[in-house]
Amino acid sequence: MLKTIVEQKRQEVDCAKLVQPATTMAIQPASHEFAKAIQRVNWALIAECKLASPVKGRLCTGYTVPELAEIYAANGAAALSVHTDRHFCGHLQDIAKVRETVALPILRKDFIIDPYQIYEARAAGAHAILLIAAILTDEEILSFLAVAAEMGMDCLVETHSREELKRVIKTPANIVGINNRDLKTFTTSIENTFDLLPDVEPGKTIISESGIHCGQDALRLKSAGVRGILVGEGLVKAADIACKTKELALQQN
Ligand SMILES: O=P(O)(O)OC[C@@H](O)[C@@H](O)c1c[nH]c2ccccc12
Repeated sequence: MLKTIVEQKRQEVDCAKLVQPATTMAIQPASHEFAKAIQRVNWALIAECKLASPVKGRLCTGYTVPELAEIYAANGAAALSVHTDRHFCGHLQDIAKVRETVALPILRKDFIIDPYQIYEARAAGAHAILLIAAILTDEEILSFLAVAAEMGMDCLVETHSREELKRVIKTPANIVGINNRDLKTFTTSIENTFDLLPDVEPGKTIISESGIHCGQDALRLKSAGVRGILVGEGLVKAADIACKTKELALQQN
């Protein structure tokens, strides 16, 4: 599935470049709002606006993306992740809609394979992007980090395996994600974070991603030295989203 999504993404990006070349975009640099929001606290919830997933279909029907963002912002999230890939029912325009609604920094959640998408993200108002080590070469990671940095943007560089973590640790990436979801099988286990954590070098900010559902998971991760979590499904499928946001965001102890 990952391979198919990436192939489709290449075609989408090629089309988008024809419609609006990067040189015609109005770009104002960010000032690392995303990294600051995460690094200034000892526990950060990055709350994800995720309406659907390619495996599970529709996850959330009662709310729009900006409505979710508003609930997250009012209940303690440090930053937001907004899906812009259509397999997740996301659109690039969702970023602008969220920006009009809330002041929290926004990560563009997509399959970034071309610098064009980083310009597009910034033009839409995103402060950060996700870079997935599994679909990028070391050279691409380095050059995409540099493109983002030029625009004052931050990168969450996602790893899933020990091998990917080793590759990413060697780069200047300072926010490193450990994805608990295997993007090949789509199964999740938060034990993946505990397994890989000893290989992380001091100075890197670690975010545990996916499959996190309750305050207990959050507390275990925080106690192990993780700085924050990226949560989608656990929030959007909760009976009371505001209450679940508080449960996952408030781990000050
Ligand atoms: O809904 P979850 O299990 O809380 O996961 C959120 C987020 O980590 C997940 O959407 C994600 C992380 N990395 C990705 C890469 C591609 C697609 C999706 C993702």
